[in-house]
This record gives sequence, structure tokens and C-alpha cells, in this order.
Amino acid sequence: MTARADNDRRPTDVTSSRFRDYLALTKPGIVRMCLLMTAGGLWLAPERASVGVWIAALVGSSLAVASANAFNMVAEREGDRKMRRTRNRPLAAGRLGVASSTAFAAALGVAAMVVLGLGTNLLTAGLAAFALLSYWLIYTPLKRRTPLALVIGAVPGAVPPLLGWTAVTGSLDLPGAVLFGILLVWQMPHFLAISIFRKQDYADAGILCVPVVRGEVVAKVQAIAWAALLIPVSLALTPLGVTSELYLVIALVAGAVFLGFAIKGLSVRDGKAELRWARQLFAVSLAYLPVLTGALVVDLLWFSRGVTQGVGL
Ligand code: HEM
Ligand SMILES: CC(C)=CCC/C(C)=C/CC/C(C)=C/COP(=O)(O)OP(=O)(O)O
Repeated sequence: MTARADNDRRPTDVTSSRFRDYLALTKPGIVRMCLLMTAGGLWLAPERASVGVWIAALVGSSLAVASANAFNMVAEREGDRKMRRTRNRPLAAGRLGVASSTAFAAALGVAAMVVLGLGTNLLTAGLAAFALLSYWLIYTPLKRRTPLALVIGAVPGAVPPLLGWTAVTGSLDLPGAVLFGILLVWQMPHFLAISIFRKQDYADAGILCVPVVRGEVVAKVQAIAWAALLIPVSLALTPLGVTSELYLVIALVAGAVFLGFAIKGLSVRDGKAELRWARQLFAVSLAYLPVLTGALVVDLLWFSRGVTQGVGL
């Protein structure tokens, strides 16, 4: 930017672009989806939670995810410069400094712990702290060492619905573990799809994802296996007595569509068509979670314990 253009920028422009940069540090798309997952856990829990617990769980978990994402972006600022997808991020592009971004991430993390600790319970705050620290300190550095980092990163990634469940119940039990399992397994085809259409980016940044290390065919086969596993895991909520047959049918159809798209990848070999297919599989992965959450909501409202759970005053 020229000195003239700099002078022309009004203070409000600077403030709003600063705000946008700090917001970008939190990866708002991921925060939003995690928020939906926490809401799913709150909704499914067997007891009625107060409005206060709902607000504390939703606000606290979003702050924790935002903090984890901001710490991850500070740690990856050099690598982010090497990828087309990430080179315009505020730290990679030099619009924000390391010290202020770290302070921002730490403030979000402390606020998350205070909100969860005071507004829900210590188990929920502890799980969020575990997820935040393991995503930042274990997954983030491992991305450049082994493709198994994906499985390790999926553990904190699967915590948000559990936070909703434990905020209400205060305990770790089987339905909560199934919610955790659904999100854990979902992340594999979600990221395998991304790593196929972003393969070049990852190779440039030295990130050892499956297509870079073992090729696209192995990545596709793995995506099929995980999408297939997602079906029984997602259906397990019904035999556990948490949901009824309506959820079962919707989860089965959604899982079959996801698996069908994954299988289609084996017949696509041409470069451009393969990229298009991988982007479609990524889009299907993003649609799957809201569909499943919608199924939980409708199922519990219509069939099961709609009167005894949800939000209480
Ligand atoms: C090991 C786990 C995960 C990895 C490696 C991963 C990686 C990524 C990457 C690289 C993108 C950007 C895709 C692109 O546009 O090129 C992305 C997008 C996205 N991911 Fe994931 N993800 C993981 C887990 C999750 C979880 C747990 C959630 C939320 C429940 C989530 C939600 C989203 C959403 C909503 C987007 C699209 C919006 C956005 O890019 O801001 N992901 N993911
Ligand atoms: C409660 C709590 C704190 C939960 C943690 C939730 C969380 C941050 C989930 C994201 C999971 C994940 C591995 C994302 C990809 O990061 P990436 O580094 O591969 O993505 P990037 O390349 O876009 O930076």
C-alpha cells in the first residue's frame, strides 16, 4: 500500500480490519460447527439443563475452540505462508504480530475456563482444557512428522459434543462416548477429502498427509473405510435408548449418502474430475453434521423425552 493510500485510511477502517483479523484467528467456520456439536450434546443429555448451563456451555466451548484455533495459527504462521489456502491469514501475511495474537489466544482460553468452570462443572472445563492443549501442543507439531497426526487431532476435535453432554450430566457415560465417537470418525473422511484437493499445498508446506505420503488411492480407500464405520457408530444412539427409529432412519440415509460419495471416488481417476469429486465429498461432510443434529432435535421433540429435557428455566 502507498503512503498516500495509508493516509487515506480512516480510523474506523483500521479498526474494522483489525477486528476482522482477530476474528479470522479464531477460524469462525470451525467454531460455528463446534458450537452446533456442543448444542447437540446439550440437547441429547437425559436431564433438563437450565438456561444458564446452556449459555455457559455454548459460550465457554466456543471460546475454548476459538482459543485453540488462535494458538494453532500462531504456531503455524511460517507453514501457513507456504500454502495458497492459508498465506493470507493475518499472522502469515504479517498483519498481526505474534505477541498480540498469543495474548488474544490466551485471553480466550482463560475466559473459556472461567465460563465453563463457573457456569457448568469442573469435568467440562477439564475436558475443554485437555482438548485445547492437545490440539495446540500435540497435534499441531505432529502434522509435519506423521500422517497419524490426523487421528491424534481428531481426539480434541471430537470433544465439543461431549462438552454439551457433561455440562448437563457432570459424568462421562456411554451416550456421551458415542457422540464423541461420531465426531471422531467423521473427521477422517472430512480431512481425507480436503487433503486430496489440497495435496499440492500440503506437499509445499511439508505436511505429511496421506495423499502426499501414500497416494490418492490409499486416501480414498481410507475415506471409504471411515465413512462405512460412521454408519454403525452413528446408529448406536438408538439401541442405547437415547433416540428412536426416526433418528435411526435419517442417520442411516445420511451415512449412506456420505459413504456413496466416498465410494464414487474410486472410479474417478482423471485429475480435474478427482479434484471436483474430493471437493464434493468435503461439502457432503459439512452437510452431514447439521443433518444429523437436525435429526436428533426432531427425533427428541416428536418421539421421546421432549417434555423432560431440552432447556429448563
Ligand atoms: C483432524 C481433524 C480436522 C482437520 C485436519 C480439519 C481440516 C480442515 C481444513 C484444512 C479445512 C479447510 C478446507 C479448505 O477450504 O480447503 C477445514 C474446513 C472446515 N472444517 Fe475441518 N478439520 C478437522 C476437524 C473439524 C472439526 C472437528 C470440525 C467441527 C466440528 C470441522 C469443521 C470444519 C468446517 C465447518 C470447515 C469449513 C469452514 C472453514 O473452513 O472455516 N473440522 N477443516
Ligand atoms: C473444545 C476444544 C478446544 C476443541 C478443539 C476443537 C478444534 C480446534 C477442532 C479442530 C480440529 C482440527 C484438527 C482442525 C484442523 O486443524 P489444522 O491445523 O489442520 O487446520 P489448518 O490447516 O486450517 O490450520
